[in-house]
Amino acid sequence: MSESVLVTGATLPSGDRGDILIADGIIRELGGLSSQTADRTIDAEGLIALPGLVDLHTHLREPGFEQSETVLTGTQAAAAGGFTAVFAMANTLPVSDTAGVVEQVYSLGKQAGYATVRPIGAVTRGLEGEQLSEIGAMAHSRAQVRVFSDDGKCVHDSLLMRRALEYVSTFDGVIAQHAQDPRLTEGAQMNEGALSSELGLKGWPAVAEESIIARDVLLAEHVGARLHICHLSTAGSVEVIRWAKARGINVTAEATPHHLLLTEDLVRSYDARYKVNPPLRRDEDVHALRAAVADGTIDIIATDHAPHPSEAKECEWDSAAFGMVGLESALPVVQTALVETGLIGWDDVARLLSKAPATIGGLAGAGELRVGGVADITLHDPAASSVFGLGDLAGKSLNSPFLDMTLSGSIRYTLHNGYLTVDDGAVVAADTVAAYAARFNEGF
Ligand SMILES: NC(=O)N[C@@H](CC(=O)O)C(=O)O
Ligand SMILES: [Zn+2]
Ligand SMILES: [Zn+2]
Repeated sequence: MSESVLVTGATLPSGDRGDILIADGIIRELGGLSSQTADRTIDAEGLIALPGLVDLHTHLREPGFEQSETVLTGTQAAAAGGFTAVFAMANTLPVSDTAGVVEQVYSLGKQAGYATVRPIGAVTRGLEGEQLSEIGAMAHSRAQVRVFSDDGKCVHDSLLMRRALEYVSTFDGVIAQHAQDPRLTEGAQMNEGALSSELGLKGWPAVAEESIIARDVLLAEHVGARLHICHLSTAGSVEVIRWAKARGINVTAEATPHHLLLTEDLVRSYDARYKVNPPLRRDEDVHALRAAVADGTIDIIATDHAPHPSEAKECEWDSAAFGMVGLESALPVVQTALVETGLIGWDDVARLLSKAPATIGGLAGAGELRVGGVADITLHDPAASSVFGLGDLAGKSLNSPFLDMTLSGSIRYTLHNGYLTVDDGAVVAADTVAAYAARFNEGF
């Protein structure tokens, strides 16, 4: 089992080139030419070294929906995509609304060893939107929950939302809102507009998202709390966030890779791989989201990796589940949609997909490459270009909207706590990774 790794000739996000020496899970040297030898040397000529990616919005599905994904398979998908930390959404069964459930998810993540798993706690009991969950108990549990969300559902009751914001502000927690007015979207199947009329599918209007965001930024201002908005999907939502930030409101926002690349036109195929919540929108929305990522109005890119088994997707549009897998394709999509269009650089990628989500989620020390820091590193080949295929999916579910699309860039190596979880493009075997993780957890 190699304990030291020397990465040679990598390009850092700043554009500088240099070596990275890792020993016992820690970055010992960074930049320049190392004179050291190591148990394993990785030639990173032409590869970009990014701080390990951090996903603030992942559905790992365990406990309860293990036919879709487990903590093990979901973190294997994460590693394949260059992620070294994921925040696991609370819409499990039982719901992650108690210290017991979040500690279970946290422990499963530690055992698997592919990525740091930080559970997100439900805002309301059973995601039912009626009573607050055991927020304090989850925050003070071993799982150290800082992010709370009813994702999949909107916290619609204004008073409950206010109370939740007040509660988490006592320990610098954050509420991540899935902004969807339930009354305005009953039975909704796709973006509301000319195309939904043409296709005869019930529409999900932009205002159902924008009105909740507008209310919640005002609530966050009123109580002085921190608010995060999940998966922004419309040009109007961008305007509301821009207004809120200009006013000094403590709000952060995320966009998903799929909302940054795909439009509602794909729904014409009636292929339920394109069915997602919030729905794919118009070209104008995609452009507004891209501009908002480029100018900092949108703080992070998060995958909303939402695995579903084939029987939930290979059926009629109306009865299919909402959601797409996204961990494995996130970085190539970001490169394709934002880097190659000249909107952002690799230093921005490091911020949007690592440093900023780590900061929002309270993941201390993560999201940067620095001497003395934990060796969570992604080595990415930006020159690769390939057709995204089933072989690129490392999780349990295959519901990717990017299959058969040509995407730029490919993740070659992922290091978590200084050991390899992806080696030359292949996910390292579960028993090998678990053994590394056990040694790391004991402090080597
Ligand atoms: N995004 C989705 O379409 N689905 C998510 C829930 C969610 O993120 O709202 C899921 O859990 O399947
Ligand atoms: Zn959601
Ligand atoms: Zn989600």
